[in-house]
Amino acid sequence: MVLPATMVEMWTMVGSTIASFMFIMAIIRQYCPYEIRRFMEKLSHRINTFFNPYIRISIHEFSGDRLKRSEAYANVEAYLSSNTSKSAKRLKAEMGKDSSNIVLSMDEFERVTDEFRGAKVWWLLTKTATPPRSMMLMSYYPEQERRFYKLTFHKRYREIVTDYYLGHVVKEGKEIRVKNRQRKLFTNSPGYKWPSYKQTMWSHIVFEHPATFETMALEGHKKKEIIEDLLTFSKSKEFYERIGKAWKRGYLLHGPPGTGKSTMIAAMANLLSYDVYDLELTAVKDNTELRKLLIETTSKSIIVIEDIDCSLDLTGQRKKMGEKSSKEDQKNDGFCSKERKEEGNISNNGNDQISKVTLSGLLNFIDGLWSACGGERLIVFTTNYVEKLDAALIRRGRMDKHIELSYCSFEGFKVLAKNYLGIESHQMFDKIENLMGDVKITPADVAESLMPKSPVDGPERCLSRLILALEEAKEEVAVAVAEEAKGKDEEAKEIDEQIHVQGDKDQV
Ligand SMILES: Nc1ncnc2c1ncn2[C@@H]1O[C@H](COP(=O)(O)OP(=O)(O)OP(=O)(O)O)[C@@H](O)[C@H]1O
Ligand SMILES: [Mg+2]
Repeated sequence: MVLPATMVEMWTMVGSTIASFMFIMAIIRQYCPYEIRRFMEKLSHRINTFFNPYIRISIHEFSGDRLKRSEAYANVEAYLSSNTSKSAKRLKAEMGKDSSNIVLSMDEFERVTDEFRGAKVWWLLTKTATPPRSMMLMSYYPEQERRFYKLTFHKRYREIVTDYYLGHVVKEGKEIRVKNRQRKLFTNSPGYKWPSYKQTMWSHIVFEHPATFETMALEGHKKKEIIEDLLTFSKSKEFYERIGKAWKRGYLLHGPPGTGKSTMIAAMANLLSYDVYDLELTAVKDNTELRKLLIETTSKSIIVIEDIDCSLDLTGQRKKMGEKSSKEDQKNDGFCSKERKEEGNISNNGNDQISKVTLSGLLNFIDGLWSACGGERLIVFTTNYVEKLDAALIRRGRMDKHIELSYCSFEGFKVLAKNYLGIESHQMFDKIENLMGDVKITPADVAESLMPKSPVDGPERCLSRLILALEEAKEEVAVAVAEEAKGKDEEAKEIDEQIHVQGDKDQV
């Protein structure tokens, strides 16, 4: 095809005009002072705003000091990932919950349309780059990208969008996030040195403990009571507001080692889909740090302090203040058999500094003014020695529900047999029931006996192993009782002899 001469001339002219325009723009950009450029930008922005009937709202990923990702941004992201993945043409794929599925969301510079009560809106995911203030700093602080969502809509929908649509997006986004989120297990353990830019005091991994109440060896009625208590708590936002109480609840789990206290915490977290904050009290420097840790916890979480009796010398502090504290007393009472023996582990915050957390600091942590921030939190203490704890620490209101986890009952054994061996009845069960009536055995010991140790281990072998363990324990108890009786006999004989000797002396 041959173009007419005039047409060719015209295109040549357009081409050269565009080239000249771009050249001039480049010159202006390079040599025009920054202030003038900024003024021109502002002016064009004002003119544009005056004639443009569309309103824009930006939702930035990070606001302020970049420390915390904005909640609003995360909610919009979740909302758009589920509502627009069908209409967007360029999508971003990420691993979702439990690494089992892929979650799609819109990619950068992608624009999607949404409709709400007749109002049409457009979402765009975009970003700006903030260059460092001077070229000198370029190598130290590379260009930072700031991503944000831009929501555009006609001004006649202003009310619908600002009053209803944004609320709808945040609410739906929040629900989607709860559904998709990977639960986390946080720790303040000093084993990990925090990078200086990271200001958070907790580090976390994905929480993947498989324990549930179903798999716990516990009497049915007790299990039901605890589950109902937990579920009622999680649905009681309005109730707590009405009665003027912070939305939190304290649980004290006590019982001998191996009776399922830690397992129950995991089951609680799984039941309610809460995060877990495992607080290592001995690693906390002082009460101020304890408060900071508390503020950084989020709602829908369980704050756990395991072996509270071992964490700090809480009763000791109270004693020192009041009566005189006898060191002998504490040594003899067997208090905190776990770590007290490992000298240096007590009240050592990992920096070779002694922890200055006090009982009053801990009491304030549980139900002081700061403890109300966030809401929907469980505080769980575990201990092997409930009777040694300060009464103020475990009074109702702080530790609202006390749960005793004790030795394995026959009912508990049946749950374990079903979990471990897949059987609900067996001829050996009667013998086990009889033996369990005579001796105390922890669920941990029962579980260990029932655990198949080789591919050929069937139910018979595992049950026989348990019977053997029970019989051994019974024998040990019998020996201990006999020795105690023997000791008492000898003691009585000694006293008799002493009386005899004394009588002889008196006669002389
Ligand atoms: N009630 C239970 N139901 C099911 N399994 C249990 C139960 N109690 C203990 N176990 C088993 O025993 C192991 C130890 O239990 P767990 O760590 O929960 O005990 P604990 O009470 O926290 O002990 P400690 O006081 O020493 O911390 C668990 O891995 C679990 O398999
Ligand atoms: Mg434990």
